[in-house]
Amino acid sequence: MSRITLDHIAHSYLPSPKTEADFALKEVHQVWEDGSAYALLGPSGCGKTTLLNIISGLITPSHGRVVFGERDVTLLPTEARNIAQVFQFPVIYDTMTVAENLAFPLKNRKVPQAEIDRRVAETIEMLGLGPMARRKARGLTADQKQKISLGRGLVRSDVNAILFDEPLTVIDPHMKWQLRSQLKQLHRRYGFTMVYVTHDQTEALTFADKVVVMYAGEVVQVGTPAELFERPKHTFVGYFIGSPGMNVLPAEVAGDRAVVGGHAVALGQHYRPQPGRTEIGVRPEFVRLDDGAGSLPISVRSVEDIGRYRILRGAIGPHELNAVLPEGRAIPASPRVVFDPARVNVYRDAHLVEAEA
Ligand SMILES: Nc1ncnc2c1ncn2[C@@H]1O[C@H](COP(=O)(O)OP(=O)(O)OP(=O)(O)O)[C@@H](O)[C@H]1O
Repeated sequence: MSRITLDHIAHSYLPSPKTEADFALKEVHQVWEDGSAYALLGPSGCGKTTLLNIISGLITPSHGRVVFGERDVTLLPTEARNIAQVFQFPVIYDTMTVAENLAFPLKNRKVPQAEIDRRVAETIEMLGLGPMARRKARGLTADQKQKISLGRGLVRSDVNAILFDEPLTVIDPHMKWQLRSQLKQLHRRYGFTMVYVTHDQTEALTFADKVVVMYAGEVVQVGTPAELFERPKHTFVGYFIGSPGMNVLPAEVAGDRAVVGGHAVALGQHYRPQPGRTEIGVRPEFVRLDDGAGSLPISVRSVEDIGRYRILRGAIGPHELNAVLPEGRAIPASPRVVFDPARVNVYRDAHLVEAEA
């Protein structure tokens, strides 16, 4: 397996791009560690597939270099990059048995038969394909076929990286959960370098060591699930990750106070007065009902009971504000809320502002 360096990569589908807006992928400079699992997460059209295709060799980037380990592969075609790929839909041979399908990529590479038998048996075991190993792929369900595709990706131990492009799309929801955890276990056991494209945050957060969040052609944050939750570097990350996402409220910020719609909000740290568009971000988990000093009035639109907790969806003035509340306590007729000061982040022009030391 290899480290992947994306050395000042950018890509435009236009022959002579002129402005930033002409780039489907704005400049990315990243070093992805050997043996780590990365998820590329973002909404449709944000550039995930473009970046994956640059790594696989389907696209030559307009700028920059792709390096596997120490080797510059920017101009190499996919076949010469020694990668395994798993796509949205199964890519298997219907006339072969499950075991033959798994053996195929190894036979192609002239791997000795004993090694093929060992790897195939191991892959069959890890994906729970034992009962159907000798069956032809033709009669299998879409789920089972996609499992074989995953197996074909995982069977080779000599690849630089395994790339997954939304591989669980065709899998039914129950099986999705199972396969996700299986992939995670396999990663722990074998230490593959994995890059996994998805627009589903649950998939990204359960699968990856590091989640690469993309928005409008930009990588806006690379972080562990905990980092993305606690310190979103961009308001989009706060909004996109979490359910409901982070509350974002326009505010004037100075010192350890923010003013939101005429109400003072305590901040956990000290900030210089911020020019530009300033907002505070607070996750619904850190908003609580409290009518004490420094509380803000909230108008309630709905309350959803999720079992162990409730989601209050409301607004402060014209701005949406959601809160995750413990079960039990009644919601007063004119509720007020406070934010946990240590959990309030400050944003300028959508980017996280660091507090003064
Ligand atoms: N072959 C192409 N020619 C021109 N523009 C393209 C091409 N492929 C993608 N784009 C544009 O580049 C941008 C990024 O697309 P990309 O497919 O990388 O996004 P994505 O995040 O993978 O989206 P999705 O989840 O829908 O696949 C989009 O605006 C898209 O319209």
